[in-house]
Amino acid sequence: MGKTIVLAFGGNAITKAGQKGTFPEQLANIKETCAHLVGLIKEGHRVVLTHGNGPQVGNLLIKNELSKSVVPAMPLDVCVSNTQGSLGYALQQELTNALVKEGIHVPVVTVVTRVEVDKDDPAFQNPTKPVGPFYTEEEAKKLREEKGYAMVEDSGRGWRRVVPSPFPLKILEKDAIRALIEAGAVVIAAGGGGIPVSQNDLGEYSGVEAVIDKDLAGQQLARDVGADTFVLLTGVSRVAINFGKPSQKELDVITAREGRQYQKEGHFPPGSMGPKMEAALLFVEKGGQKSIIAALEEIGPALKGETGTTIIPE
Ligand SMILES: Nc1ncnc2c1ncn2[C@@H]1O[C@H](COP(=O)(O)OP(=O)(O)O)[C@@H](O)[C@H]1O
Ligand SMILES: NC(=O)OP(=O)(O)O
Repeated sequence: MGKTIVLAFGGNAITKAGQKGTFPEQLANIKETCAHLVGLIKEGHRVVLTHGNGPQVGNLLIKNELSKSVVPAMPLDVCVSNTQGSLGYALQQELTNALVKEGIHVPVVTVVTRVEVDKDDPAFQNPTKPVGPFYTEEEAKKLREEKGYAMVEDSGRGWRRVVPSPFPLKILEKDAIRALIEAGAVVIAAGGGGIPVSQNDLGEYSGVEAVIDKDLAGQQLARDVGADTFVLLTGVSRVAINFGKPSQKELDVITAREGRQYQKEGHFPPGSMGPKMEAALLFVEKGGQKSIIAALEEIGPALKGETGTTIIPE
């Protein structure tokens, strides 16, 4: 029997640098992503997917802003649910197409997933999740002044709007997700980090305006489904220390303790590698066997330990 593997990939893999984010562009990128996943499913692994939505949900916020005098703007939690739907649809379509070509007939299912957060999470006072397109410093300054947006520089790639990103406490649909995996489905869940919701004193849930980090939600998903391996797919082959400096050094296999030490030394910035490394560490610290951070197109070799950064327990 194959392993249960939870794979998380970023919204930046779905709308790539320099692209506008049209649906055909998203579909083409997703098709490319799915081509890398077919092999795993063919080998008999149970695959669970989660994905980011930073560029896509940020674009919905821009649409809101531009059209609010004509049609009502939707709250951010609803925008997250919209991206779960549209990206889940694209993934279902392209992964099914790719599997059928290989003669594999398994259901691919997207679960609209709510994730509980603490409405008093300090993250609401300190926005860190980059959303939408990249801007020049000058454009960012203008948006900050004119719209009051929080803007940050994102890993040397340009400036982006940031929104609050509370910590994911609980995946509310976890039992349904487990049942679908048991039934043999490839499940897409907690897209865009999940729809942030919180509970009131009566036990009722309601939406919260935020974007949860999909890697942090992904490690919870991986633990909830009893995954053997949690794979975080991104734009670099390996995690580095002194990233972007002449002294940059790529990491091959590290223990959780070494990862925590590098984290303490400030090698992993918020909004990019920071939450990724935190998620990878949490998975192995809380009982998981292995987290791997690797480039999307290198998933096969990364699972064999030939590339990527593998994080193991002590
Ligand atoms: N220490 C580091 N090691 C490797 N990459 C890093 C590091 N710090 C920042 N980065 C940047 O973080 C990016 C991954 O974050 P991001 O693009 O936000 O993730 P996602 O792929 O989930 O969209 C990498 O492509 C790289 O540009
Ligand atoms: N929600 C989320 O983490 O999106 P990205 O991976 O696109 O940043």
